[in-house]
Amino acid sequence: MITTVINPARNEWAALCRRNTPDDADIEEAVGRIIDDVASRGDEALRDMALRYDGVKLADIALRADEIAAAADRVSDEVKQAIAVAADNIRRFHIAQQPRAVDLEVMPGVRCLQRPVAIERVGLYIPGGQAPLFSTVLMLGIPASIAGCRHKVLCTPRTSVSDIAPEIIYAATVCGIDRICCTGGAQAIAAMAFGTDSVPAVDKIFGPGNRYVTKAKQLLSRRVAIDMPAGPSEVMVMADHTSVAEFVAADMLSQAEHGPDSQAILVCDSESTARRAAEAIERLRPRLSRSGSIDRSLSHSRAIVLPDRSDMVDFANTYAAEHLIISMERPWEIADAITSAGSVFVGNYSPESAGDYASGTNHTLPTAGWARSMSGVNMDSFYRKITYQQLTPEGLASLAPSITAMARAERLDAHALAVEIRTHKQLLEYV
Ligand SMILES: NC(=O)c1ccc[n+]([C@@H]2O[C@H](COP(=O)([O-])OP(=O)(O)OC[C@H]3O[C@@H](n4cnc5c(N)ncnc54)[C@H](O)[C@@H]3O)[C@@H](O)[C@H]2O)c1
Ligand SMILES: N[C@H](CO)Cc1c[nH]c[nH+]1
Ligand SMILES: [Zn+2]
Repeated sequence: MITTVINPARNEWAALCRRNTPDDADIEEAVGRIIDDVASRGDEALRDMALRYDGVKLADIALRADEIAAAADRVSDEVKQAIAVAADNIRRFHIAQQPRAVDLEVMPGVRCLQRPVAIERVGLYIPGGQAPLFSTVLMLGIPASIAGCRHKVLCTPRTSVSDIAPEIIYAATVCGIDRICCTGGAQAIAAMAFGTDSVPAVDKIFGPGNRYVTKAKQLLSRRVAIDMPAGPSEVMVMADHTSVAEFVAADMLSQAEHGPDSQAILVCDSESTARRAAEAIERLRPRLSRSGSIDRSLSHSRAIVLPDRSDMVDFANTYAAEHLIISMERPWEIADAITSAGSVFVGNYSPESAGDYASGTNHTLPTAGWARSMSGVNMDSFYRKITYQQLTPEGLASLAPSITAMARAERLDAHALAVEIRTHKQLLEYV
């Protein structure tokens, strides 16, 4: 049974919103060593770590063209069809988000532009430890293709339990990904940051992963851009008397199965809603295969009872969940009041699984409270925005008094001179 906390005081909320984080300093130290090793020994370090952490002897790190081409035959027609439907929705929703250029004459003779320019080299990490998340290939590869990123590198681990899933390779070809490297964990992130003989260096690294992957992205963000910390999955379900206990339970179990450090939180208006959901979890749990992950994840999951709807909203905003499901009366009233969440699922028929796979929204989302300040992967993530300006002689003349006054007030007279030398003819003659 998950622990239930009834009407906690506001000063107890911070503790209840804490994620299940084992000693971060230990992980940081271990990942720091992995990064240093990859920086100095490149592919050799990747091979050693594949053996140490994944139990595999790697010969070639990059897949050959014939291995990539052969994968399609190993994917069932049913999965290919499913990928086509999901890819279509993801493509449509991301095309609709494409950033537009801005071109504005802010005052006569002063023209300002902003143009989105695709990042040239992107690295896409696809988790493969607990499960081969080929859906993540679509979530990263499709927007990268739409943006026009020139070089796309995909890294995913080969493990002793499974080779690279053919679905991962097939999904990569659907997205036009040109290089697939069999390396996972923190070492894969380091390889994409520094470059090795087999793994090209990239300008920005995207993708979710476990604590090692996420810590490596954070540590390496001093050297290479990253999307955001997208670590162990988490879901918060907000429920009241209109929710369906089995739906709530299935949604919580669906994230608990991602791994032992995933978290599923229920926020509800009454003890009876909490009890119905907890009983449904107990009824459904025996049907599921990943009982190890589920049991450990549920051991640090909880139900919070807050009878007041506005307290429920405040608690949800304090937790800032990666995924927030609203199974409540007038769900949009709640959704409109949410200010911190990665992705929101509105109403009883919007399970998180829809967004995980096929509704069209992106499932690479900020975890551990980062939704307070960061967005999930979206089209903007794949661009830089370059600004331009062009001033006519008249435009510069009319702006000159403002520029020179500000420059002088900052005691930077060369800045003022750069304007005056253009606008005062006698100044140029004097030089
Ligand atoms: N936030 C998101 O958007 C999002 C999306 C999908 C998945 N996820 C999360 O991604 C994670 C995937 O994790 P995973 O483990 O299945 O796959 P993974 O690919 O992230 O990590 C597997 C790798 O971790 C490394 N590793 C394992 N144990 C290690 C150790 N003791 N020391 C150093 N390295 C070690 C290994 O090299 C292995 O290849 C899950 O936690 C899931 O919840 C998050
Ligand atoms: N729930 C994950 C995001 O945290 C995404 C995913 C992929 N496959 C299934 N689920
Ligand atoms: Zn999921």
